[in-house]
Amino acid sequence: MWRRQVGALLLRHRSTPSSTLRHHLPLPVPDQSPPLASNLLLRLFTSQSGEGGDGATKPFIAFVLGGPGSGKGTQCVRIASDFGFAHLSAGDLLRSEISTGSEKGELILNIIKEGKIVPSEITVELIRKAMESSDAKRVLIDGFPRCEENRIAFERITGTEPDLVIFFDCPEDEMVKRLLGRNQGRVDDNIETIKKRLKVFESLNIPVVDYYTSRGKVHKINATGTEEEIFGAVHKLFSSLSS
Ligand SMILES: Nc1ncnc2c1ncn2[C@@H]1O[C@H](COP(=O)(O)OP(=O)(O)O)[C@@H](O)[C@H]1O
Ligand SMILES: Nc1ccn([C@@H]2O[C@H](COP(=O)(O)OP(=O)(O)O)[C@@H](O)[C@H]2O)c(=O)n1
Ligand SMILES: [Mg+2]
Repeated sequence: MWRRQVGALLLRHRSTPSSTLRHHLPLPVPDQSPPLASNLLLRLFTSQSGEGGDGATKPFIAFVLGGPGSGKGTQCVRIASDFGFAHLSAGDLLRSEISTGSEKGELILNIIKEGKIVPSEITVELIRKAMESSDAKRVLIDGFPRCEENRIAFERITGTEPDLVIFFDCPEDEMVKRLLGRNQGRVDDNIETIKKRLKVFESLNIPVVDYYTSRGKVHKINATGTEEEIFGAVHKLFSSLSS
């Protein structure tokens, strides 16, 4: 189920670097987290789940979370490039569906404009298909799960859990500044929608971070500072996984 040819337009494997990040949060997550659990280190980028029902090895899955503008995409590109991960962005998958002009795409567009969360079945299905069409052994899933419903749907539909969750912790004012300067022509990078996205992040995404924290899977990265500084912390984490 997890393999097939790389059709993966959206699985940006070994792409080129880009820019930077930051945050804070009322979380019981210690800053720059404790060393990863030893069982995680031992896995050395192999999946927790071993073989899937069809005999295929499941990839090592890292969920990449953080508020809008915290720098998830920017850092994912660099992780993909330096550590051989496929980069699968939930937002990009949704935007790609919009660009097909389908009815589903129109529904997604209206939800994104409002800063709300697209129904989980739609997003998980897009992620599942993208994973299925890739041979990647290590996958970053960027911007997912955005809420508990997303998380539960992913676990139910794919029958797997992430091996690692990275959380980019960035103050709101910094995220707003970055989003207003992103300049990618996105329908949701305007101040009204940004405010809604930040509310959704606090109320729906933070509980997911809390859940995985309680499962010992979260590694929190201070996402303030330059892109280089943040990647320094990210690099240290991934180097510790592969050493
Ligand atoms: N450390 C940083 N400092 C300043 N700007 C940054 C930093 N990291 C990323 N950016 C810029 O901020 C914007 C949002 O970054 P992005 O990676 O798209 O965040 P996210 O995927 O979390 O929304 C982009 O324009 C990006 O170039
Ligand atoms: N798991 C997800 C991811 C994104 N989305 C939608 O897509 C929008 C953009 O997501 P994104 O991950 O590209 O945004 P950034 O956090 O990267 O700025 C979100 O604000 C949601 O409306 C979603 O509904 N469910
Ligand atoms: Mg992004």
